[in-house]
Amino acid sequence: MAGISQHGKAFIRPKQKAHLLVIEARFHDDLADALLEGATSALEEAGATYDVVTVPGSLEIPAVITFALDGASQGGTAYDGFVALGTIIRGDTYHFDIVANESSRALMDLSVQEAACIGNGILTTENDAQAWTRARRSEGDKGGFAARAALTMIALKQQLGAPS
Ligand SMILES: Nc1c(NC[C@H](O)[C@H](O)[C@H](O)CO)[nH]c(=O)[nH]c1=O
Ligand SMILES: CC(=O)[C@@H](O)COP(=O)(O)O
Repeated sequence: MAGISQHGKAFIRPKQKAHLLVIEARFHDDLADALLEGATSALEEAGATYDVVTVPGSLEIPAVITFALDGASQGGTAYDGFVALGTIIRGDTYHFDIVANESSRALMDLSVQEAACIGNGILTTENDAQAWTRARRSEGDKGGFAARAALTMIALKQQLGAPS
């Protein structure tokens, strides 16, 4: 596989300590472990704190972000950002396209319409091998990438003066 760049120069960190919600889909359990390890390591390295919520599949991830945003408006925990983790591996039917496209669409809707700072670490692959290459912290580390992307969005939101 072509090397996966970590795009280090694109990442910045929030000035204040950030608190994030990691939402992990466990449809593929071992891959979920790898993605979570990458994401939590990146958050810890950045000095951020986090909670983790587990859902069955990637289609459930966006609704959890909505629950959290609604919860915050009712006095619950106000998360600075969100990290979405999951793996969608193509099967024999159209289901792959539904799960891949709709989870991504809903995350983009939340990013743009709700100004939610989201790192999308949902893999969409043709097979297990592609997924592992991307999930392993020692290789693609897409969980870590998504966490660093979420932190970058939190920093940019603060920098541009958007209400938190
Ligand atoms: N096939 C995959 C799924 N499918 C499950 C859905 O995400 C969802 O949980 C179900 O339709 C119930 O609402 N999810 C993944 O994350 N990865 C897959 O490969
Ligand atoms: C996401 C998928 O495509 C997969 O888990 C479902 O497989 P299939 O399309 O063979 O039912």
